[in-house]
Order: sequence, then C-alpha cells, then structure tokens
Amino acid sequence: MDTREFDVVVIGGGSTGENLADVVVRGGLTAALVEAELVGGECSYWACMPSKALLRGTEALAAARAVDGARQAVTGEQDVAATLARRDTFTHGWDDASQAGWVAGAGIELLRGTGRLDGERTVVVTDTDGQGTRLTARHAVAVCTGSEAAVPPADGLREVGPWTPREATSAKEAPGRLLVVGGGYVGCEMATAWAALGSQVTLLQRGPRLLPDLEPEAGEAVAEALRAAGVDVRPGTEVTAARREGTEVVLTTAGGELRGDEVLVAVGRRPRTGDLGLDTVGLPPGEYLDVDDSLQVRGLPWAYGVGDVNNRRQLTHMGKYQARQAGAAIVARARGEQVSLADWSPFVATADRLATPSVVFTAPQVASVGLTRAAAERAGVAHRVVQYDMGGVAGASLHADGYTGTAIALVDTDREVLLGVTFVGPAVAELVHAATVAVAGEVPIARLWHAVPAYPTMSEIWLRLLEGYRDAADRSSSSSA
Ligand SMILES: Cc1cc2nc3c(=O)[nH]c(=O)nc-3n(C[C@H](O)[C@H](O)[C@H](O)COP(=O)(O)OP(=O)(O)OC[C@H]3O[C@@H](n4cnc5c(N)ncnc54)[C@H](O)[C@@H]3O)c2cc1C
Ligand SMILES: NC(=O)c1ccc[n+]([C@@H]2O[C@H](COP(=O)([O-])OP(=O)(O)OC[C@H]3O[C@@H](n4cnc5c(N)ncnc54)[C@H](O)[C@@H]3O)[C@@H](O)[C@H]2O)c1
Repeated sequence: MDTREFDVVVIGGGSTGENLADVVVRGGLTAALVEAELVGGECSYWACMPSKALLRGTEALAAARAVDGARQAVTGEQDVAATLARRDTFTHGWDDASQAGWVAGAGIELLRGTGRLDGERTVVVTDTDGQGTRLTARHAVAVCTGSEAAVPPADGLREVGPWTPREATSAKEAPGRLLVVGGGYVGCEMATAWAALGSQVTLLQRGPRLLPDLEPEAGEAVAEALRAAGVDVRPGTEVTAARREGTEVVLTTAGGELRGDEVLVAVGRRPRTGDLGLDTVGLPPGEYLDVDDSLQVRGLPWAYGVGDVNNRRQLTHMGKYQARQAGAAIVARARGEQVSLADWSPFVATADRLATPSVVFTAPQVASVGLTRAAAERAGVAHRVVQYDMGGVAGASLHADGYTGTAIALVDTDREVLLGVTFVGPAVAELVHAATVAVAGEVPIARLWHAVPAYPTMSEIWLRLLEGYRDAADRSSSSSA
C-alpha cells in the first residue's frame, strides 16, 4: 500500500471539508482532501443549490403576480421542464469537474476514494478499484463526512424505496401524488416546490406544527400558505407502516391509509460515521462526533469533527464557518501558538450557539437568527419580545400588494442587545444579515437607532421594532414608578 504524509488530512470534500482544507493551506500547511463521491457534497448536488433552484421560479412568478400592473403580464404557467433544466445547470449535471479544479487551484491534494481512520492520525483511502493509500497526518485529521437522511422505523418504509432529499432535489419529473413525511426544513421546502411544479402533495408532520424549532408564527404561516397552494397538511400524523401496491405507495397512519406515487422521507439526518473506522480510535461508530468549541473531538487532540457530522448546526454556511474557525485553530496549534477557547475568539464557533442565521425558502420565507422565544426561556435570559406586522412597513407594501408578514425581535433586557430576530414574509431572506450583524456584534439598542434604514425599503421594519421596544420599556418604567 502507498503511504503518504500531509500536515492535515480532511475526510469528506463537501462544502465544509473544502473550506477547511483551503484555510489550512492558506496558513502554510499541506492538506489532502479525501472524497468518496462528488467534490462539493450534498449542498451543491442534492441539497441547497438544486432545492433553491426548484423554488426560485415559483417565487419569481408569485412576486410578479403580487404587483398590480405586473400581474397582467403574467398570463402563462410555470414551465416545469425549463425549471428542471435550470436546476440541472446549478448541479452541473452532477459533475464535479469545476469544483475539483478549484481544489487543485487552491493547492489542495484531492484523493478520490473512501477514507477510514486506522488508528491515531492515520487514514486509509480505498479507491473504486480497491487500491489503498495510507495517509499520515502530522498535525490533524479533520472529519467532515456530513450526514445522510434518517428513515423512521415504520414497518416496511425502507423497503418501499422512499425518496430521500437526494431524489426530491434531483427528480426528472413531478410525481402525480407526493407524500412527504416530516414538516421541517426539507419537508416544507420540497412540499412548496413540488406542489408548484404539479404534484398533489400531502405533508405529514409528527408534532402539532410545522418548523417546530422556529417561532410558532413561522410554521403557522407556512402551513396556511401550503394549504392555500393545495397541499394537504396533516399535523399530528405519524406513519406506522408502509407498503407498495404495484406502483402505488401506501402509508398507514392512525387516521387511516394514504396513497401516493412517491413518498419523501424528511425527518432529519444521521451522521456519516458508521463506516469510518471510529472504533480504531476508541469512538463509537455511527454517532455524531462530540467536539469542543474549536471543533476538536473531545479526548482526541489531533482530530476535529466539522460540519453536519458534529450536529451543532446542520447548515452549509455554519459548516463553512466552523471550517474557518477549526482551520485557524489547527494552523495556530501547528505553530505552537495559544488557542483561546473564549467566546468569539478567532478559533471557536460561538455563533453556533448564539447567532446562527437560517432561511427557509418556503412561500412565505422564514429568515431568523439567534434565539427564539422558546430558546430564550430555556436559557433563562431576561428578555422582552417585540412583534410588528411587516405589512405596515412602506417598503413591504410597495414590494407586494397586500403584503403580509411578521417580525419578532427578542431583546436582552439586562444588556439591551438583541438575542434573536425572526422575519416571516415574502422576500425576507435578504433582511436577515442585518439582524445577524446586530446579534453577533451585540450592538447596543441605543446604537441601533443610529443605523438608519433607507426609505422606502423593507428594512424600515427595524425602526418599527426599535419603537416597539422603546414603547414597551416606557410602559414598564411608568407602571413601576
Ligand atoms: C434538501 C436539503 C436542502 C438544504 N438546503 C440548505 C440551504 O438552503 N442552506 C443551508 O445552509 N443548508 C441547507 N441544507 C443543509 C446542508 O446541505 C448541509 O448542512 C451541508 O451540506 C453540510 O455540509 P458538510 O460538508 O458538513 O457535509 P456534506 O455536504 O454531507 O459533505 C460530506 C462529504 O463527505 C463525503 N464522505 C462521507 N464519508 C466519506 C468517507 N468515509 N470518505 C470520503 N468521503 C466521505 C461525502 O461524499 C460528502 O461529499 C440542506 C439540506 C438538505 C438535505
Ligand atoms: N433552507 C435551509 O437552510 C435548509 C433546507 C433544508 C434542510 N436544511 C438543514 O437540513 C436539516 C435536515 O432537514 P430535515 O427537514 O430533514 O430535518 P428537520 O429536523 O428540519 O425536520 C424534520 C421534521 O420531521 C419531523 N418528524 C420526525 N420524525 C417524524 C416522523 N416519524 N413522522 C413525521 N414527522 C417526523 C420533526 O418533527 C421535524 O419537524 C435541517 O434541520 C436544516 O439544518 C436547511
């Protein structure tokens, strides 16, 4: 078996692994990137990019139809074949040549094959011909192997060959009837996309509401919009069994049987660590990696677990952020420098806990950062909630006739800084970064009054939220006087 040595060996060339390798090479170290499938990982080929490409045409049409004068120009229907063809351009026809080219240009050595740990700082890569290469890492092994779809243990569900998010984002045509199990990010986005592209969609959610990890207003607005789009939304529904009858899929639930042409399972993820040789370094296979804030695996100072595989936040931008922070820690430690684990140091992923943004690209969109009311309650932080109807903002009323939406801000009443902000409404995705700057920067409310939003933009929502907070504070001080 060939043997080779690098400063850093990265297992998994998804968005996280690519970025981590880039950071350490920029820091003067050598890096090998081991990838078993496509360089770029889920995000590029079966997740963020194709799913957003599927949704974008529908969103553009809805935006035009929401403006009198423009609406009259939209006389046709969405072209499904063209939408799918545009999606395929974003996945480059599931060909990773351009990303592999970027890796080479960045000075990273790409090894195609499956990587497995084989004791401390050692990775064995097996290529598709069964040829093995033994890699030794002088400084660190970064495990960036991501996650895959979890399938709930309903009797027969695995055997019916359900769609996972991979099939839902790469399908070549809209199924006639699509059953979606799971009303989280994937379930809500894919129900929105395929309903618009012609499928009759039924969405089954185990709990009482959609998007349960976000503010309740988000799940309520998305459920209402999905129903208006013809989706049969069924909260409080769990699948107990599944079977195929010819080409039909039949799901059994407490409320009776449901029939469809395809079933998408979107109930969350599980780590890709089952066949990674974790047992050779004393870790249990098949579990998420337990890491500290510098993404170092607890108990293994040479190993890092970065991106989906650590389950801190399963979002592309947070995996890339973790890659930057862990990469900086690896470079500093290789130089013998001190690595501070204090919150917001250059080597830790504090934003995972306090300032994670996300956008659910449903119609309406849900854009949020930081804590929700429920999370702030759980954390025991003293806070005040301010809520405002986005339709009352001049920029929003110009954006769409009859704009409806809501903004919710949580202010830490001891420190007078924002803890979290949620926007629900059309085209709110681009509002969230201002909120992210305010939350991550712990910008005092008094200073936010100086961040003047341009008129007439939707960002004027910030003034309304500040006024709401001021008025509530005034009321509370006059009632306690
Ligand atoms: C349908 C869908 C839509 C999404 N949309 C968004 C979105 O809009 N925005 C967002 O921020 N997030 C989104 N996400 C989440 C996002 O896709 C993930 O958070 C992100 O892909 C994680 O990146 P990663 O590099 O950690 O893992 P992955 O992308 O899973 O990459 C891991 C890589 O490791 C490789 N690998 C695994 N094991 C081995 C091994 N033993 N040897 C060699 N290679 C190996 C895999 O082949 C893969 O290429 C979405 C997810 C889904 C399912
Ligand atoms: N726009 C984005 O940023 C985006 C889009 C898609 C996915 N993602 C990421 O990928 C992750 C995975 O997405 P996901 O939707 O698979 O997971 P999720 O955790 O977001 O949602 C899964 C949902 O399935 C429900 N559920 C669980 N078991 C069930 C069962 N047996 N029957 C019915 N419902 C069940 C849960 O209550 C939950 O609401 C997300 O958490 C997110 O981090 C992000």
